[in-house]
Amino acid sequence: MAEFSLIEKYLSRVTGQCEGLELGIGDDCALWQPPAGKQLALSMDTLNLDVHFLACSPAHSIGHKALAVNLSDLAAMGAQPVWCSLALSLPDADELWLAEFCRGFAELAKQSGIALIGGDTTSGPLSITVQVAGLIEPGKALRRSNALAGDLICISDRLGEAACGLDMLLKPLVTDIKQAKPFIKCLEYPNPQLQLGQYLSERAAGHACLDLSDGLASDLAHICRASKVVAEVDLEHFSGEHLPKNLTQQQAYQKQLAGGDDYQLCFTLNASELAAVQRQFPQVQVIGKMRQLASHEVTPHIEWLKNGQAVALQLKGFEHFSK
Ligand SMILES: Nc1ncnc2c1ncn2[C@@H]1O[C@H](COP(=O)(O)OP(=O)(O)O)[C@@H](O)[C@H]1O
Ligand SMILES: Cc1ncc(C[n+]2csc(CCOP(=O)(O)OP(=O)(O)O)c2C)c(N)n1
Ligand SMILES: [Mg+2]
Repeated sequence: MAEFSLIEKYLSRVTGQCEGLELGIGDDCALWQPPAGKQLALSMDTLNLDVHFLACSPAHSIGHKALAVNLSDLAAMGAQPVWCSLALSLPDADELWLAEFCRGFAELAKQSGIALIGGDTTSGPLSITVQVAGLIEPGKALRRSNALAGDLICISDRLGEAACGLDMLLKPLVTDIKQAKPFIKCLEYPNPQLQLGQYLSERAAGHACLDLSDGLASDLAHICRASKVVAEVDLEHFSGEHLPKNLTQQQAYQKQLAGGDDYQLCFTLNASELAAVQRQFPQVQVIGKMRQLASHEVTPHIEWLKNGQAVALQLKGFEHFSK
């Protein structure tokens, strides 16, 4: 099957509706009328074979994840998803693979109320790029630069399970498949925290926010730099009892703080907002506090604390091109 038949048979059926969409898949451009008084939040992320996913992962999960990691960026700003576009580079016209990919993509699109309005399909190494657009009230987006000294630092749920899932997929011979299943599910089916992000922005409950893709050690440092504050993170919240029992404490820190692929939110808020947020979102945990840079400190950074004492941890989140 060739390009235009693939688009017609698979992609054009994903669609979904969104307000203001005058023309979707099928012409040179989509036509969409933005609603008056709203701001557009735009983001784009790519998934490449052997960089972001393995060939053994089901096509359904790759469709889900390609959209989920993008929705996670909308969640991190507090935006409501409205439309997306999809650029697909495929090594061959594998209809079974494409049907399953589209099913995974379409299920999440429907669940999160986002419409696929266009894209591009080419032959080449397997690679998937999604662009998402969301709507937000002007002034309400949760920026990385809005953390204040004194804010509590929170995460939307536990970390590290997806990174354990990746290890298990990479070492199939030593993996107990029954034990591995929930971890691999976290890796393959991230759950973008859209409701939480929108709650934090609409009620102005959150200050700074981002989604955890590369790992807390790397991502939280972006908030520190953008907001010019120091993050004090208590390691007691990272004992890792939800992770496989054979991990040492150091390995459990590595998975939770630098493993990546979590797609949870990390955000800061005033302590007075915490109880209301946790009533709505009971998985939210406080992991530390922001403080001002001391007079002798020049760079914003993260301090890892154990019983109030600084601990030196050599942690590095995921970074493309770094050896
Ligand atoms: N090739 C590029 N051209 C322009 N901007 C880019 C490019 N790559 C990344 N960016 C921008 O750099 C910032 C950080 O990107 P990234 O780390 O990918 O963010 P995220 O983790 O939210 O996906 C974003 O504002 C993104 O739009
Ligand atoms: C096969 C494979 N190897 C490694 C990883 C781990 N990994 C790859 S990219 C990445 C970080 C997130 O991807 P990136 O392109 O940096 O997304 P962004 O931060 O831009 O949202 C992680 C943790 C993986 N998921 N799959
Ligand atoms: Mg990105």
